[in-house]
Formats: sequence, structure tokens, C-alpha cells
Amino acid sequence: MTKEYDIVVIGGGPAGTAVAGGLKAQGKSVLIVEADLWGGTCPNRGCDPKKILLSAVEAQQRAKNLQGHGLTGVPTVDWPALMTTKRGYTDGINDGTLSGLQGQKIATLHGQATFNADGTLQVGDETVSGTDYVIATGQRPTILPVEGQEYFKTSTDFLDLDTMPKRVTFVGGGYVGFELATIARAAGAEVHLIHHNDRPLKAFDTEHVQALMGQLTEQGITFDLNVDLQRITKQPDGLHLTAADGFDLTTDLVICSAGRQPNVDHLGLANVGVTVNRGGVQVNDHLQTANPHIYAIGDVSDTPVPKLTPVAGYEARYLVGELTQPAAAITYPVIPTEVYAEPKLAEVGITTAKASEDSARYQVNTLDMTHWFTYYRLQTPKALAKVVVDRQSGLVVGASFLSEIADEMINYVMTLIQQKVTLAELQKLIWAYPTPASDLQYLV
Ligand SMILES: Cc1cc2nc3c(=O)[nH]c(=O)nc-3n(C[C@H](O)[C@H](O)[C@H](O)COP(=O)(O)OP(=O)(O)OC[C@H]3O[C@@H](n4cnc5c(N)ncnc54)[C@H](O)[C@@H]3O)c2cc1C
Ligand SMILES: NC(=O)c1ccc[n+]([C@@H]2O[C@H](COP(=O)([O-])OP(=O)(O)OC[C@H]3O[C@@H](n4cnc5c(N)ncnc54)[C@H](O)[C@@H]3O)[C@@H](O)[C@H]2O)c1
Repeated sequence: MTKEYDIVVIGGGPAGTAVAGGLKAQGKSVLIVEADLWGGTCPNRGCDPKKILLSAVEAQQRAKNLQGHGLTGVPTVDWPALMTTKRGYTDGINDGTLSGLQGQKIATLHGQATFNADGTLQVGDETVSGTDYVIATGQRPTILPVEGQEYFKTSTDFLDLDTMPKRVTFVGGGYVGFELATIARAAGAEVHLIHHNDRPLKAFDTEHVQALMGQLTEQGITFDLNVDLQRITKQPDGLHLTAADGFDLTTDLVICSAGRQPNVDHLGLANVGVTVNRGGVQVNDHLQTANPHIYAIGDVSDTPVPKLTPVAGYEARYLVGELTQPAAAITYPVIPTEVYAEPKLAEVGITTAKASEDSARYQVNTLDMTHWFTYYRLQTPKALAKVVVDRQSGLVVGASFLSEIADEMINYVMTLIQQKVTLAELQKLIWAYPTPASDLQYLV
């Protein structure tokens, strides 16, 4: 017998659990289906475990910076103990998320969901149907189709390593490559990052990326740029990564960090007229697919915004409104993006590249903050900022930060941009001093 619900959500990650909870609170009958771990990528194998591992890196780097300035001795990373701490968090996520959903009286099913030709949904032996469906199946790591691709491991494997191998190589210089390379290096591995052109992290400010790479190089990470990996072979001394011009690197672990792709393969989307392209499930500006009863949110949807946990939550909240009281088209606030390396690189709003193309409209203030009190105190090797100001209004409209506290600064600046706060308004406030936030007044 087919069980019927108002809403069937496919995928139990940040997007799916948020939309399920929101719609249940509005009185809908809701079923949520998850094929793997309840909670999805972010808390199990993404943002959260990564940032737990980064805690040790941050503490170690802070101690390194203070050598000769009041501290002696750099702590070493005890990887097994750090991994135990990480697992102390991640091990509870699946059950905790499931019991949270059940506590909200949301029906749950475990298994892979596939649309049938009659529009119902198959999950193992169960057939279910919904008045509306929400696809929230996320993404998975892309594996480059090189010879020996079976030797590739992924970010998921890295975030659950029992021991840190002596030599670790990342292929792909994006968020995952930079963040995990930083962790591996701090844990004592010899680290290489292979990138196929000369512009890793290409969405970020070029000079800030160069400065980040300079600092990571000083920490011992080797960047192999303009290397198009062709082959991985297993030999007695390790895995050989080879490319044109005699490139031959021997490593113990090779992580493919060359991007992620939408989880759509097993959904049977052709059965229900839902279209997909490289960026994911195609949706309109109400997050509705080509089938008016099927919506897609979070990483799996092809939207013009970065694929991040807070974006998934935002889209879920929008869809709760849309499915209870049809609303206007979705619009997004400014979205901060951040590479959690050490130092951190963060950007928000109008990019410096865009500002330079339209210098009649935008001014870019370039700041070396290294000698500011905040950074002197921490003996930060380099703290840089670029602030984009709209010439006519004088408002801050964008920024890029490179420093160990860039993650805090970018959120403050995001608030200024989103709330259109002027310098005059900023100076009416009294900030606790000395703190990173009290530096805001010096940025414009
Ligand atoms: C290493 C790493 C670090 C990251 N760090 C950050 C960060 O610092 N900050 C940040 O904002 N974002 C970060 N992200 C991105 C973040 O994890 C995602 O944006 C977020 O998880 C997206 O949520 P989602 O619900 O759309 O997808 P997911 O979290 O991927 O959840 C989708 C769920 O759907 C399930 N599923 C798939 N197919 C089916 C099916 N057919 N049937 C049933 N269930 C299915 C999957 O098993 C999964 O549990 C990181 C990602 C990675 C990989
Ligand atoms: N801090 C964060 O917010 C965070 C952290 C990790 C992941 N994420 C999310 O996950 C997504 C995926 O992250 P990612 O780092 O895997 O992807 P990405 O798209 O950010 O970076 C992949 C990189 O690999 C490079 N590449 C592609 N083909 C290559 C090849 N053949 N050889 C070498 N390099 C190659 C690309 O040019 C790109 O720079 C991000 O876009 C983001 O949405 C976010």
C-alpha cells in the first residue's frame, strides 16, 4: 500500500532536515528519506569535523607565531587523540539527528529513494507518495577520470584517518584541497597540492591567494601548479603520480579535491520530468523543478550561489514559506565564503576583481593590518584586507580578509554590508576594546 504525505523530503542533510522540521511545524505531514548518515555531509564529513581538526592547527600556529615573544616550544599534533575528539562529536550525529526528527513526529525512512514512472517514490520495499517532493540530496566528491583513479581517496576518507600517512597529496586547489592540506601539514605529513593551472582558489582575490600560498609554503606545503595529473600507479615505494614533462611524485595517500558533483544518479528524475545539468537539479527562482510538484534545495540544486550549509538552511526556510503560503521569488543576501586554512581567507560581497573592472563605481582600500594592535598581540606573520566601497554612497559593499581571524571579521563586514551601515553610524557605537570588532572603524 502506498503511504501518502503532504511532503516527502529526499535527503537528511542540513537542507532536508531544516525543510522537514519547518513544514512539520506548519502542520504538514512530512516524510524524510536518507540513504546514508542522518545529518548529511556538514556534521558527519564536512564543515564540523574539519573545523574540529583545525582547532589543533590553530593552536599550534598561534604558539608558533609567539615563539620568541613569550612562548617556547611548539606543540605537536597527536593525530589519534585529535581523531578521537572528532569522533566524540561525529559518532553521535546520525542517531542524534534521527531522534531529533522523530521527536518532531516527522516520519523517517532509511534507504535510497527513486522516483517510479507513476510519480510515486520507491524506498526499498516501500512505496510512498507526496503532494509535493523536496530533493535535498547534496553532492559527493568528483573523482578525476585518470588512469589509476581507483587509488584516489576523498575528503570523507581524510576526515576519518586513523593515522596520518608520511606523504599526502591533494589533487585540486579549491576549498577542500587548501583546508585539508593545512591540517595534514600541521599533523606532520609531507604535503603536496597539485593544481592543473596557475590559479588555485580562482574565485578569491589573486593577491590574497598568493599571500596565503606564500604562508602555506613557509609551513612546508609544496604547490605543484600547472600539473595535469595523468596517471596513478602503485609501486613498492608508494603511489606514483605522473604527468607531462616528467612529473613524477611519490606519495602514500592521494586525495581527489577537484570539486563535487550533484547526487542525482539514482533518483529516477527522468521518470518525473525533472531536468539536471552540470550544476545540479534545474530550478526556477521559486526553487521549483520542471515538475511543479517537485522542488530542489541545498547543494543538489543548480542555483547561482555558493554551495554552503547556511545557504542550504536559507533555501529550506524560503521553501517552508513557499509551500505554506506562496511567496515572491527567492533572493539571497550577501554570502560570506571562507577557506579555513591557517591563515584563513574570507570574502564577501562585490569581489575586488569586479571592483577593479568598474573603478568609476567602486574604490578598493588595500590594507596591510600586520602592525595593527590586534595582530601585533598575536604576532600574526601577515594580516591583509581589501575593502570595496561604493564611491557614490560611501557604503562598504565587499571585502577580502587574510588572517587567522578572517572568519570573525568577514561576518562583521557581512552585517555592515547587508544592513547598509555607514561609517558615521558605526562611529556612534561603542565596541568592546581591544577586539577584532573594534577594528571595523579603521577599515573605511
Ligand atoms: C570537506 C567539506 C568541508 C566543508 N566545509 C564547509 C564549511 O566550512 N562551511 C560550509 O558552509 N559548508 C561546508 N561544506 C559544504 C556543506 O557540507 C554543504 O554545503 C552542506 O552539507 C549541504 O547540505 P545539503 O543538505 O544540501 O546536502 P548534504 O549535507 O550533502 O545532504 C544530502 C543527504 O542526502 C542523502 N542522499 C543522497 N542521495 C539520496 C537518495 N537517492 N535517497 C535518499 N537520500 C539521499 C545523502 O546521503 C546526504 O546525507 C563542506 C563540504 C565538505 C565536503
Ligand atoms: N570552507 C567552506 O565553506 C568549504 C569547504 C569545503 C568544501 N566546501 C564546498 O564544497 C565544494 C567543493 O569543494 P572543492 O574544494 O572540492 O571544490 P572547488 O570547486 O572549490 O575546487 C576544486 C578545484 O579543483 C581544481 N581542479 C579541477 N580539475 C582539476 C584537475 N584535473 N587537476 C587539478 N585540479 C583540478 C579546480 O580548478 C578547483 O580549483 C565547494 O565549492 C564548497 O561549496 C566549502
